[in-house]
Amino acid sequence: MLLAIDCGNTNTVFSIWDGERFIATWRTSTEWQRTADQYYVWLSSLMAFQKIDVEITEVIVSSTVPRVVFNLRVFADRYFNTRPIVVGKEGCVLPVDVRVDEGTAVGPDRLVNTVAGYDLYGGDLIVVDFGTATTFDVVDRDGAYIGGVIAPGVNLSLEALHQAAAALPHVDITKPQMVIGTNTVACMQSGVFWGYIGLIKEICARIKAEHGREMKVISTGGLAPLFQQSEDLFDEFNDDLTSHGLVVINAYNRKNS
Ligand SMILES: Nc1ncnc2c1ncn2[C@@H]1O[C@H](COP(=O)(O)OP(=O)(O)OP(=O)(O)O)[C@@H](O)[C@H]1O
Ligand SMILES: CC(C)(CO)[C@@H](O)C(=O)NCCC(=O)O
Ligand SMILES: [K+]
Repeated sequence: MLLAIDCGNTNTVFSIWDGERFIATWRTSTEWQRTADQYYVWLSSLMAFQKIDVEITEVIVSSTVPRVVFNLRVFADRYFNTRPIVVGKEGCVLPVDVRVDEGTAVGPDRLVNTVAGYDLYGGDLIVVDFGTATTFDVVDRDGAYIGGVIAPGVNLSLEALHQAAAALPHVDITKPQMVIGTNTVACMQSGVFWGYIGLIKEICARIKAEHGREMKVISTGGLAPLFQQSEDLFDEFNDDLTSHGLVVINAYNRKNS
């Protein structure tokens, strides 16, 4: 069985793949201080709780936080007796090209999303991932990652308002009924929600014009459905996109090693 670990700046997702499907997915906050032993206590208790009695033989990691990788390597080695594949590190090859400026360290989550998108939907894609940041990854006809866009995340935008302005409270994102807010919370939600609708539309339209070919827009991340509810922005939504990409990259590397 494969354990796929997708470590973002806010959350880390652990998924177990049995060769055909994900049999479990768990989420924990990302903390670089967490040790290999702490990961194991957490994971093994969830596995026991859900009566998932399987042997993990392979581990793959994608991490946007470099510092957590060390402890995840120790975790894989100590508890599963396996050397993990780490996306973007030595020993991990990708089934797609990466065509960006020399010296650019593309976020591994974006490379994984590219691989997943190409595997599931073919080339000429825009993959929009609503995480800590909102990223747009552009996938060429042949599956190559050819660049994209990084925008501040939805929750980060709201949090920034709260942090910077004494009179602005902490607010959760939701779709406001009106654009004109008649209280502070509604004003903030309107700014971020409708601002984001505009951001997504404008960026996708400009990418398509620049790319010069028909493109599909694929979305992932917890907040994508909220925006899709309001307007038809995305052709597909796939909540497991990053985990799927990890499965594809793992299979590709095991086959080629
Ligand atoms: N309806 C909603 N309202 C507010 N927040 C939501 C809603 N649905 C999902 N979320 C938030 O979206 C997040 C899930 O997003 P996702 O897993 O894509 O990114 P993340 O884990 O926060 O970011 P990263 O991958 O960068 O660590 C969760 O943290 C959850 O709090
Ligand atoms: C943009 C984030 C933070 C999104 O998770 C991550 O992909 C990252 O740290 N990227 C590095 C820079 C880049 O992707 O070009
Ligand atoms: K993510």
